[in-house]
Formats: sequence, structure tokens, C-alpha cells
Amino acid sequence: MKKVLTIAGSDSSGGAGIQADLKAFSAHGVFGMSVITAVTAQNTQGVFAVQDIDVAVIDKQIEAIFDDITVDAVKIGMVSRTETIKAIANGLKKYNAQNIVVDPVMISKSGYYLLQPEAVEALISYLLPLASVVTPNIPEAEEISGLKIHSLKDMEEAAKFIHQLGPKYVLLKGGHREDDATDILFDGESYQHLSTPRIATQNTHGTGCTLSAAIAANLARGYSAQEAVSKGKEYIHTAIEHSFAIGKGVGPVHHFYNLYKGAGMLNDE
Ligand SMILES: Nc1ncnc2c1ncn2[C@@H]1O[C@H](COP(=O)(O)OP(=O)(O)OP(=O)(O)O)[C@@H](O)[C@H]1O
Ligand SMILES: Cc1ncc(CO)c(N)n1
Repeated sequence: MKKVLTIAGSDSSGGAGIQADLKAFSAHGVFGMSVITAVTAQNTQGVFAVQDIDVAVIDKQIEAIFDDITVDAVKIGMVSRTETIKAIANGLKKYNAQNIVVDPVMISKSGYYLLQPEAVEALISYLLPLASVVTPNIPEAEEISGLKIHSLKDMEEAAKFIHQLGPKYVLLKGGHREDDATDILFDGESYQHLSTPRIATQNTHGTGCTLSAAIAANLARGYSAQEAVSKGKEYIHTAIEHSFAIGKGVGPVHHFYNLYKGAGMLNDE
């Protein structure tokens, strides 16, 4: 079985972060492992507190995994602060980790800073060069590139800018625009538009985490970056189609729709 690591923050409500990643890994038939960078107290309505994990403990989690187990792909999500970013970059370089997907998580849907503003530079200089695929949403791409994004053409320009910062592929996600959910994949030469109709739902908690975890799982399974991304896009689309309301706010996507469909359970939730 392929083994995939998520390096990310914990979401107590289970819709995003480490919890989303492990669910996506299971649904892809890969073995999920985790390095927890921060613990958040959050739910469908917002983020209420964050406790960063000591850098020494982050180092030890990375060491414990890589000293013992072969890691086929790594997904990086919430990294919180500069020291954490440096520890992750050093650890991944030390063990020559491959198939790294960086989701440059910055601000939660509810507006909470999951990456300290002063750590954006460190994310750019330490993590982007290690990435096989980086998956910014529109506000993150604007922050990284300094460009304003309105149109698909603007997305292409920003993807091109981000590509020269070092990642092999840039997947700029269009979830924050208004029409179809169009993401743009740039490999340094050509742009591929991946488009699905927009689903009318407010339950999109953890969409970005889920997509990047699915891409990492697909890379571990041996798919090319292009295939890993287009399969990931199909996965997130169906997971949003089957998303559901828990709590009073933005509900989570559904990772196990295939299993439930097979068992005739989708309507019993
Ligand atoms: N309502 C929707 N219908 C269909 N696809 C969507 C919808 N919202 C987002 N997507 C898709 O979901 C994926 C994640 O995109 P999005 O831009 O929402 O990520 P994100 O903002 O990083 O998510 P998060 O808030 O979890 O950080 C993309 O492929 C995007 O096109
Ligand atoms: C822990 C965590 N990571 C990522 C996100 C994505 O927005 C979130 N809400 N929480």
C-alpha cells in the first residue's frame, strides 16, 4: 500500500486540515500519516483559537516517520509560522522527500489568519521550490504574486508568476470566482483549464485541503502530475456534490460517497 503524509493543522470539527486529508487518503486507498503543525479550535462557523506545536516536536514527528517508513507523497497544508516552515523544509530536504503538494493555506473561509502574515515570505522561499504541485486559491495567489485576479487571463498571469518561484506545477483554483469552478494548471509552458459547473451549496468547508490531499494520494499511486490533478478535480467535485450540513455554518464535503452509494446509504445520513 502507498503511504502518504500530511503536514498540516488539526481542525476540531473534522472538515478541513489533517482530518480532511486523512479521510481523503483513506478514500483513495492509501495509508495516511500526519505531522501536526498546529491545533485549531474551529467548527462550521469559524476558528476560535490556535495553538502552534513546538518546532522540536514537529522535527521529531518528521524524523519518527521518515526514519522508519517510506513516504510516497507529502501534502503540506497549514504551516502557521516561519519557524515551522523552516523545520518542515529542512526535514523534507534531509530525507529527500518526493511528490510534495503544497497548499499555501493563509486565511480560513471565516477570515482567521492560519498563516502569520510575516511568514508568507518564508513559505515562498522555503516551501514553493520543494513543490511538485502548489495549489493556491485566488486570494493566496494574489498574496504570493502581488497581482490582482479577476479574469481567467489574470489567473494565467498569476500562475506564470508563481511558477517562476520554483514549483513544477501551479494549480490556481477558481473556487472564489463567480461563474464555473475553473482551475488553471500551468507547467511552465502551457495552461490547462479544468472546469466543472459550480455547485450551489454553502457546504464547502475543507475543499482546498481535500483537493490537495487527493492530488498527493494520486501522485503516490503513480499518476503523472496532470493526471493526479484532473482526478483530484473530479474527486473534489463529487465530494462537494455530496457535501452536507452539520452544525450551523459551512458544512463539510463527503469523502465516502462511493462506499455509501455502494451500500445504499447516501440518503440515510
Ligand atoms: N461551489 C463549488 N462548486 C464546484 N466546485 C467548487 C466549488 N467551490 C470550490 N470548488 C472547487 O473546489 C476546489 C477547491 O477550491 P477553492 O478555491 O474553494 O479552495 P480553497 O479556497 O483553498 O478552499 P479552503 O477554503 O478549504 O481553503 C477547486 O477545484 C474549486 O474549483
Ligand atoms: C486546520 C485548517 N487547515 C486548513 C484550513 C483551510 O481553510 C482550515 N480551515 N483549517
